Amino acid sequence: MVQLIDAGEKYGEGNQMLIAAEPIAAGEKIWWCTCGDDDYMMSRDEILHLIETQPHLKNFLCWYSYMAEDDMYMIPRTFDTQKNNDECILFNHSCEPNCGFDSGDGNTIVAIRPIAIGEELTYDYHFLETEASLIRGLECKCQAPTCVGHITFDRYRDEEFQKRYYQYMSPYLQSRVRELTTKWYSTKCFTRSATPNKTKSLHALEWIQAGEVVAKFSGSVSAENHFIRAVNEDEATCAIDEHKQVIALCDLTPETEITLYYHGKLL
Ligand SMILES: C[S@@+](CC[C@H](N)C(=O)[O-])C[C@H]1O[C@@H](n2cnc3c(N)ncnc32)[C@H](O)[C@@H]1O
Repeated sequence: MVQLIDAGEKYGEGNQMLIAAEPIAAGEKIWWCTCGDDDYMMSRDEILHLIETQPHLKNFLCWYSYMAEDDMYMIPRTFDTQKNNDECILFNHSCEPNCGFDSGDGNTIVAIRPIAIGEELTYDYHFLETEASLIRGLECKCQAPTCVGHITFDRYRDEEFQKRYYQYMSPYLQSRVRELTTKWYSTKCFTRSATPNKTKSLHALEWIQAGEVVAKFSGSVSAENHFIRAVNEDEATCAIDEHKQVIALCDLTPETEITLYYHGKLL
């Protein structure tokens, strides 16, 4: 059903692409991924450390990892030999994708619409990744008329995108969409779970200016169900206002932890 071919110049260095070897009907299952069976899960910090110590692995780790949970990236178990073990990882991104993940089973790739023989098989990388993606900012070469340009990995926040594609997102991205109804984190933040006790914390992904809103909560949000750590008053980098908006108290450089001074319940 699927054939791996040379993409020529289309994607630059990553010159492989998958095409339909036969006509595929809308809804048809195309690929059963084995990723996750015994692949590695690594945090962003662990991957960045690996890249620092083994720079030749950079492209492989950035291209072929994907987000499975907050701050947890699935890495092919064969990463040290720079070989893929599952072709699901070779689907290229398109802003007008013809494939997505099966909503009942995040490990199956299905056709969103009928696909003609010879057509390239693509999914939208926004189905798999958030702003903390290791390829954030990639210049998109999909050539679709509606191409977004640079891939920012924040499209899961867009209501039109959700309506159209929620059912094709990975289970992780679906959980991030549902989470938006009670808590919102700025696109400039990421969750870190690689703390010594494995609790989650929120950090600046890029420069955040004093006065910027970095998070907003609604409903009953307490210290137990969000990732902003409580600290002493003089250590807090942010403050929360009467609208449950978390605001930067000073300019925050990348990696700075978003912290608050509060007592148990947020408001
Ligand atoms: C998971 S790999 C996809 C397969 C890749 N083409 C290859 O030859 O191994 C992801 C990488 O492919 C390239 N890629 C995929 N879709 C792209 C797109 N729409 N625009 C630019 N580069 C893309 C980028 O280098 C990206 O990091």
